[in-house]
Amino acid sequence: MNYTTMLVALGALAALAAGGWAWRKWAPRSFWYAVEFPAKATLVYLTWTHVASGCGLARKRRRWRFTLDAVSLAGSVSRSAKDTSAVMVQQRRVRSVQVEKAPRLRLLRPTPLGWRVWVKLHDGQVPDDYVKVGERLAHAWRVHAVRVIASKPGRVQLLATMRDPLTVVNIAPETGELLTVRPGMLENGQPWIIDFRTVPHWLNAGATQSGKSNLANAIIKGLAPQPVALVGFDLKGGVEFTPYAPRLSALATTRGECVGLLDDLVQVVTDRMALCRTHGARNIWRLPDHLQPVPIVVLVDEVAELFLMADKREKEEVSKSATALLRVAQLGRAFGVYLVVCGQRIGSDLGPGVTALRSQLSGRICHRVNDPETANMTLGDMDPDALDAARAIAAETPGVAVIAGQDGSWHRARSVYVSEEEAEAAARRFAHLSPGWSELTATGPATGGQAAEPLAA
Ligand SMILES: Nc1ncnc2c1ncn2[C@@H]1O[C@H](COP(=O)(O)OP(=O)(O)OP(=O)(O)O)[C@@H](O)[C@H]1O
Repeated sequence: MNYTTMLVALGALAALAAGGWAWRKWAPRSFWYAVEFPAKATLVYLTWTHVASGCGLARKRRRWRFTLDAVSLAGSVSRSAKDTSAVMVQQRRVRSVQVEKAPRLRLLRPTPLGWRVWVKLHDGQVPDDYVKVGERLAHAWRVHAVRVIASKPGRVQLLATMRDPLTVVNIAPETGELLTVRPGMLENGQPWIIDFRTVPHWLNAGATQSGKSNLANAIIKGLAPQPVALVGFDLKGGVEFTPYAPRLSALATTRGECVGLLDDLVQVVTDRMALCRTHGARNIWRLPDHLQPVPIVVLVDEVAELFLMADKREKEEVSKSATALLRVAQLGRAFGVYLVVCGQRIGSDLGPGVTALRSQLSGRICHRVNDPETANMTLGDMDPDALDAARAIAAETPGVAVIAGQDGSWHRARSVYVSEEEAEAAARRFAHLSPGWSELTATGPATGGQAAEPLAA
């Protein structure tokens, strides 16, 4: 090769590298699908046996293999080297040998952030075996995380993500479906959906500045355009929810107002119960359309304030509000009253009613917490990995949370950033959809559409 050819070859290589760099920078998605993913997939398949073995997922099996053995053609192997009668040759033989057999890896399917793949379980393996080695697999594949996202008898589906999809969350909370909001993204790149008709009550816990109010903003923004009534309990003196008053059918900001508003809610539930009984319906969704009452979503901020008492005088109020909130939680699901209860911690130290209330809040959202007990309290008897994930949430990522539904599955998720101004604008824009409180509490079916009037209990 002469000097000019070498220069041309080097120039071509440099141009190729620059082109690749520019492609990756300006069109990362197409670069991922066309170049990075095929390269990664090849590497995953080529190294799978070693990786599975290193992660303890492979099994030892006996297999027939050709082997290359040293065989003495004449004399004995034990004779000394000087003994020329011992002649050793290499001979191919078919023998049964022990080999490491990795679980079968099906087709890797690319996703915008990584890939999904089904793995056939070896006999005796369960999906949990793969959950436990997620971190090892992530290191072996040089990716951000590997999680088990689905399982069927004999198979698990793994999701590998190249980078944390929760670094920047850009998604609209409005879904257009009744009682459903999309407050953020899950770590697997899917939208995080809260569907109150599936999981009616939610506990939203986290330390101060962990993102609880932002999530409440996202929920308000998502629900504001829907024909639902929103009710606020703001025991921070009203500073959190007062800006959203135009879209709230009622707002209580003091202990006294809370007791009155909770009594009203219990009455609403009782009336709806009677309505359903009269029409032989098990829940409001089985009533004829024209009788179906407006669903109510109740947001409670800083729930501990409802349960704390400074002196004996407050004891009765606390006990009344705790009982009423518990009744709403117990009966609300069937009668269209749903709860989102926010607080820094919601432990038994606040009183006996709290534990009962917590057990009714089947949807759990655990933002960053200051102590491991709060994570335990919020996530209950979840998988220990969920607790570890909750404890590992960094202060620099407000809005990140571990969420768990009633089916026991859990996800890392992050809410989309919704500023107070945005939520306030949505509340003003859809103020005309707020049913008046008097209309909601009147016996009989309520219909939306009145101007909102925050309650002064
Ligand atoms: N998903 C998010 N993305 C980006 N920033 C966020 C997110 N959630 C919250 N933040 C930011 O984190 C800060 C704290 O959030 P937020 O007020 O919601 O916390 P909090 O838990 O309600 O705190 P406190 O209990 O003190 O009211 C705010 O400045 C907010 O802008």
